[in-house]
Amino acid sequence: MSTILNINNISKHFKDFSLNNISFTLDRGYVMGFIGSNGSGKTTTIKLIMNLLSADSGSIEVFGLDHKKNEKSIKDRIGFIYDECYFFEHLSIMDNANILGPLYSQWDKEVFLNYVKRFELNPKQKLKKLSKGMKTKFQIAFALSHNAEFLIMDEPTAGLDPVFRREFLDIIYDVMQDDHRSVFFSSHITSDLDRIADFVTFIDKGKIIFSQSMEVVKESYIILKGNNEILKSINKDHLIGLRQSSVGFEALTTDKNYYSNKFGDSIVLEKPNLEDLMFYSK
Ligand SMILES: Nc1ncnc2c1ncn2[C@@H]1O[C@H](COP(=O)(O)OP(=O)(O)OP(=O)(O)O)[C@@H](O)[C@H]1O
Repeated sequence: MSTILNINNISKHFKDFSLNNISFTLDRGYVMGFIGSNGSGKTTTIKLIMNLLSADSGSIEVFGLDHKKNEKSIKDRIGFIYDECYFFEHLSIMDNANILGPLYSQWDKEVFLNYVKRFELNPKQKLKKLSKGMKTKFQIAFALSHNAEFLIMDEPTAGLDPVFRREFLDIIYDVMQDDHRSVFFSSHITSDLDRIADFVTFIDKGKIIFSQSMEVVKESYIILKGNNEILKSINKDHLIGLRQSSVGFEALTTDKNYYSNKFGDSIVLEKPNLEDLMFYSK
């Protein structure tokens, strides 16, 4: 199995924010969701991968290659879907494709036209006239038409309606049927990741909280709920994000067995979803 993305001990310091020694990897053939609340460092990380920003320390490899030394050949194999569209806004879909497509070694205009048809885009329409959803579709069509092996997307579903979000997830699902491809995308809409991500990396305040397979994440954590009497006798060292009110407490833990053996039916154990994990881990 080959590693498609290897982020190794990357740090980047801004005046009021730092990414601190972040590391994670993604293997070929998988979808990784990158979650974190506003300002947690998702876009900064993606810009570092794309060499739009330079790290203060650490290294990044894409397709096993140093991302700076091999920038041109790496970008030839990446489809980058970004909020600030880097295409020509005043030109039509087709003009953009005709100008920018041939810059990629594996550009295939026929494939592009098929996607344009499938996504019900009008090739004559200017980009500035497209809705956000249509622009995202255009960017996906473009990326897939130069046979990108790796799609990197920054908040591709932000601001999109639920119908398009579902359609977008179907498109990603289709893309992944070809198992030489990988997808890395950031989102704070965790339900999207619940549907399609194989792996999830959670960043908070510039630090990676976890980077794990979805299965391991869901198996590892449990939400505990109980009354305040029980809380007095609980070892709180193993509780994450403890929240207490006059009626009781809630917290996350990775020590499911310890708590269920010790307190039995007097505590409630619930499986968390990604949103719960983000909430308690903050
Ligand atoms: N060029 C820069 N100079 C200074 N600070 C910056 C710069 N770029 C980003 N930041 C700061 O870094 C922090 C992380 O920003 P980033 O855009 O990476 O977060 P994010 O997780 O993508 O957030 P969101 O979900 O809101 O898009 C923010 O506090 C932001 O103000």
